[in-house]
Amino acid sequence: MSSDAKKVFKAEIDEEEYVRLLESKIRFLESERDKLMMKIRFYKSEIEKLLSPPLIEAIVVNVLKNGKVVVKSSTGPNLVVKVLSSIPLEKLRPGQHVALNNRGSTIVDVLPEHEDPYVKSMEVIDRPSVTFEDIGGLKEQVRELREVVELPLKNPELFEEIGIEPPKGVLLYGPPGCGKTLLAKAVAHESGATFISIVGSELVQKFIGEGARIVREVFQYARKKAPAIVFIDEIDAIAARRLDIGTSGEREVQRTLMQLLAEIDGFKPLDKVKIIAATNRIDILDPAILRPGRFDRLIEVPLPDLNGRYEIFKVHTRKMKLGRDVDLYELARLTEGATGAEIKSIVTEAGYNAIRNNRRQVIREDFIYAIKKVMSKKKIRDKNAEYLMDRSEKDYSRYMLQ
Ligand SMILES: Nc1ncnc2c1ncn2[C@@H]1O[C@H](COP(=O)(O)OP(=O)(O)OP(=O)(O)O)[C@@H](O)[C@H]1O
Repeated sequence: MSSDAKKVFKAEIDEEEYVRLLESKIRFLESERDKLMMKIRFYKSEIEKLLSPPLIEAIVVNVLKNGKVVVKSSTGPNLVVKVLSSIPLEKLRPGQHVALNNRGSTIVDVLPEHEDPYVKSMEVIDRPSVTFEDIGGLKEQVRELREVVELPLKNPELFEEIGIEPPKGVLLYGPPGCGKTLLAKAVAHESGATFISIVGSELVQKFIGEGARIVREVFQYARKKAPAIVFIDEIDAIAARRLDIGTSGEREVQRTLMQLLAEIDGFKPLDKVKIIAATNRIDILDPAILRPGRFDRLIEVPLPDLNGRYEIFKVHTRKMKLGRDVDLYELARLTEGATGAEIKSIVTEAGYNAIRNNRRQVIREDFIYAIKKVMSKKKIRDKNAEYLMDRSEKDYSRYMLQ
């Protein structure tokens, strides 16, 4: 090939390559454009979401024959609303959460099931597994609870015949960890009742602004699940004597208490819902709550005495392989002042110590080690509690002097 022909050939090759290069660049730019278009669509939809007015949440109450629906709106009253034609009416069963347009006139969406704070605020056990056998000591408390809670739930006709009214509410009081919750669960078990438990301090600290509604809905639920026991732990958090109801937090607590009293007053003594409350601070309770027809039966759950501690050791070592040198009475003597919860941790700690020492049974030495460990921690805790209590008493007196 002549040198001129070679030049023409090379120019053609360069041109073809150049065209290929440009084509691949076009393909690359097209794919970039597609990606950017996708991004634009995404951001446009985000902007639309941000700019669209909020919807109103509501709960379906009833579907009417004319295709309209009665809903309970979260903002207050019941409303009769239309339904967007794309939503099948079969989806709108009573209790279904839906979204209304911002004018509140039409159901525009069916919402997925979601947990209401009131559901999160309570523990529900269909029938607790705890029985009276799991309680050490407290025989008198068990007898009284059976009489005022279990018997009216199981045999209301006995009370009707004789013509006496059992209490609607029972208040268990005493130091923490001595079996109040245990007693309430066991009586629910023996009565075949649903156990619904809420914690006073959570109502006012964790579910702020929702306390009164939660109380109302918990009792509604209890009526549905009857026979039921509503257990309110730390009731002092909502039912303490108020020094000042000026702040919004205090007003909220007051509203929650008012709702609770209204619920209790709304029951009849022989209704199949009983209320058991627990507190470590009976001394600060508002007398309104202890009036007849409310929590008018008070049951003290004190620190266990020597025999109580022995019984509690017996309960918690029931499934344990014990060495021959273990004397539960001696352990009870060595644990003066211990609560039931502390005895339980002594037993667990002793078990751990046996495992650590490759023993197949738990011997006296394990218990002595565990008692020292748990009781010395207890001393530090009690000192702190004493100090805090002392301080709060001082704050109280200072307030009263002002
Ligand atoms: N009398 C008891 N017999 C057997 N175990 C007990 C007894 N008292 C307490 N316990 C043990 O301690 C644990 C805590 O007790 P419980 O929750 O009933 O105490 P409480 O009085 O309700 O305390 P709090 O005021 O802290 O709620 C129980 O789960 C149980 O293992």
